[in-house]
Amino acid sequence: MSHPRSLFEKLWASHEVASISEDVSLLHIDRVFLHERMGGVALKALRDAGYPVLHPELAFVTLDHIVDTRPERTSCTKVPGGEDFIKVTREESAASGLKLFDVGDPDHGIVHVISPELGTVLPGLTLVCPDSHTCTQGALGALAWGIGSSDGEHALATQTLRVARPKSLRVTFNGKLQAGVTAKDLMLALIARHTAVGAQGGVVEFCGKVVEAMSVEERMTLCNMAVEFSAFSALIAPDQKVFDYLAGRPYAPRGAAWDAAVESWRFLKSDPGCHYDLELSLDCDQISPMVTWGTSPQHAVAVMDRVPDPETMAAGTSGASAQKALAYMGVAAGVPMEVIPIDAVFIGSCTNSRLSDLRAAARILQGRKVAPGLRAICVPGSARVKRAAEAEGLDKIFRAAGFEWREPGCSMCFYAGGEHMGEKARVISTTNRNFEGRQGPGTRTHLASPLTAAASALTGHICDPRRFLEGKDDEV
Ligand SMILES: CC(C)[C@H](C(=O)O)[C@@H](O)C(=O)O
Ligand code: SF4
Repeated sequence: MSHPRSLFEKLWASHEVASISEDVSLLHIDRVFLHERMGGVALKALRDAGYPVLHPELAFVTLDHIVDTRPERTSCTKVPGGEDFIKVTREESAASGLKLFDVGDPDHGIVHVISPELGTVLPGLTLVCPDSHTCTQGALGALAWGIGSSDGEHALATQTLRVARPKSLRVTFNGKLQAGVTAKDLMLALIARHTAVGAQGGVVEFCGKVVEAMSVEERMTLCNMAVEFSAFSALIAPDQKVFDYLAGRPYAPRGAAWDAAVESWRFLKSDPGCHYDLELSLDCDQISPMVTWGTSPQHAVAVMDRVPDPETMAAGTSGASAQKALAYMGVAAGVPMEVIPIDAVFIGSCTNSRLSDLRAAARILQGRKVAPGLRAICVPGSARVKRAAEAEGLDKIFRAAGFEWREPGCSMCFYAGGEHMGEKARVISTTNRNFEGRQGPGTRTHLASPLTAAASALTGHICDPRRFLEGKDDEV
């Protein structure tokens, strides 16, 4: 009998076209997804070099990173020079015969939100995209990872890529989540404990009772944050929830092909006793809603805790870098997180802009108003999410609370020269990165879940969402 294999080993082996050296293989790439920041340029370079896209029907393009998300969408982008990226992406997608989900398309949105929605990613596939959060899509049981532009060209021209075999890790989330604690909080807790380099460039498989109990959308949040843990990618063994989620999606197989696909997907799980290079586990019963105080996702504490003292900080954060983070963030060691006032709230991004995220925030916002003077923005991750949210009246709840209700896109998740909340503005944000300048020059980002962001919007300072959940059922 062959040795027990992990899901990662199975996916690797089933896509290996050739072994190039002990550590490097040529892998078959099943899907390529592109966006306008990198995709148009890659397509043009390829065409200029005289190579056609080998399988245009297996490559997809969206406009998400720099498109204008303001409700009236009066420009195509607010990023200076951004029109050129958009123009070349439109021209090159057409020239190469690739499906482009343009602004206004009913399936338009952030790449990692629309790919699962459309079923362009499926269990057992390999998928690449020139974007670091491609790992999000591993939540469906695909090996999906971010690549550079030249690898993008290679994948488009040959449907293969040379890949150095990453290490494998298993992260087991044990126990049961308390009410008000989400996938986002788990990842901040994991990264705070094991540092932002904890995954050491490996492929993380998320396992355990907590993951099994999660919805597919929550699993996407887990996998999305894996790159902030320095993972090559993340994976979750697909189960019936994933199959139900994918059934009937536009690019998912149908009829007999669907039945055969589901049968084959049932084998996509790790064998008992298989090998991982590293194993970590987290007992989730005691995890609280988390929020970051500094400029790395590892700078996270429970929302009812205090800003930590650099002198007594956990492994991986030197006193000097913590002091620098405190200075940038304009917060002092020892201050309770909950007294820190905020200027703005951003609910969106490929981490937390799906329907379940917007429902969670709306549950807290319903019938209430954001604190006076606070700027609050909600950016649904895709046109589908936006329509579904509007169909159940979530837009009305957000608007009545004082939120801007926007068009889909990356928006103020990252600053590329366009819109931002302002120098030194303090933002609580459902995004995944809080580096210096990430959301704008001097802008201060506190990462949190949609629940925590919504609760903070109401009080005007960082706030434990459980204050607003008491007496409500705990189905968040
Ligand atoms: C612009 C893009 C290449 C970048 C990424 O790779 O992740 C962006 O999406 C981000 O989140 O920083
Ligand atoms: S939403 Fe943010 S993190 Fe996600 S792809 Fe866009 S810029 Fe990157």
